[in-house]
Amino acid sequence: MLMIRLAAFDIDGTLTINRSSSILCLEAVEALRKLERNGVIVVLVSSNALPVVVGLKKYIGLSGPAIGETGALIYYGGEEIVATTKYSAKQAYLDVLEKYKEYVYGSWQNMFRLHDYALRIRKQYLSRDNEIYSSIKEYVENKYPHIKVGYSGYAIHLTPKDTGKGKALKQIMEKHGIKQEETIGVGDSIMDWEFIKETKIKVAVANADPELRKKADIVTTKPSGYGVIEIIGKILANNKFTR
Ligand SMILES: O=C(O)COP(=O)(O)O
Ligand SMILES: [Mg+2]
Repeated sequence: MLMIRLAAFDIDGTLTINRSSSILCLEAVEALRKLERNGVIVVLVSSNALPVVVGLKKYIGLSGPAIGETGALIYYGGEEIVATTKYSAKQAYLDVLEKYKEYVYGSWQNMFRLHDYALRIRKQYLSRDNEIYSSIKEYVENKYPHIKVGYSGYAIHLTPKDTGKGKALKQIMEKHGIKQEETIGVGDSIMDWEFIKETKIKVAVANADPELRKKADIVTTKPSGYGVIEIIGKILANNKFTR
C-alpha cells in the first residue's frame, strides 16, 4: 500500500456503532484523531446538512475539510464554504413531500440545506424502504431530469445531478495536491461509491450494502465504526506511523 496522505470517511453507518444508529463509535473517533496526528488529511464525507458535519468534525477535533449535502457543499475551515453546484432540489423535494406524504416526511435538517434535500421514511413503512425509494426515484428522475435520487439507509436524498460526494472529494484532493494513489475511501452505503471510486484503496465496512461490498477492494471483517478502527490500524502500520 502506498503512503496514504488523505483518508475519506462517510459518517452515518460508517463512523457509527452500526447502520441503524447515529451513535458514534468512540474508538473509531480516537482512530481518526490518531490518523490526523500522523499527518493524514482526514475528510468527513456525508449527506447530512453541512452544519451537522462541521459540528461533528469540530467536536471530534479534526482539522481537515468536511463535505455535506451529498457533496453539494465543502467546508474548508475558517469562513470558507464552497458550493459544488448552483442548482437546488428543493422544488422536487416539496413535490415528493406532498405526493408521498403517507410514506415519508422531511428531515429536520432541511431548513439548513441549500441544494440536497432529505426525506425520512415513516417508521411503519421502514420494512418497505427499498420499494418506496424506487418509486420516488423513478418519479423524480422522470419529472426532474437535473435531479438524482439516492438512499443512504438513513434517508432518501434528492441531489442536483451535477454534483456528488466524488466531485467534492476530487476538488479537495486537487486543492491539497493529493494524487489518487495516496488516498483511501471508506463507506457503508452504495451512495458512497461515488467518492470511494475516486480513491485508490476502496473500502466497504463489513455490514455495508452488498453492492458496495462487491465493488470494494477491501471489506473489513468488522461492521461500521469497528471496521474503521480495523482499516486505520492497517494504514498506520503500512505508513509506519507510531504517534
Ligand atoms: O444523511 C444521511 O442520509 C446519511 O448520512 P451519511 O452520508 O453520513 O451516511
Ligand atoms: Mg452512510
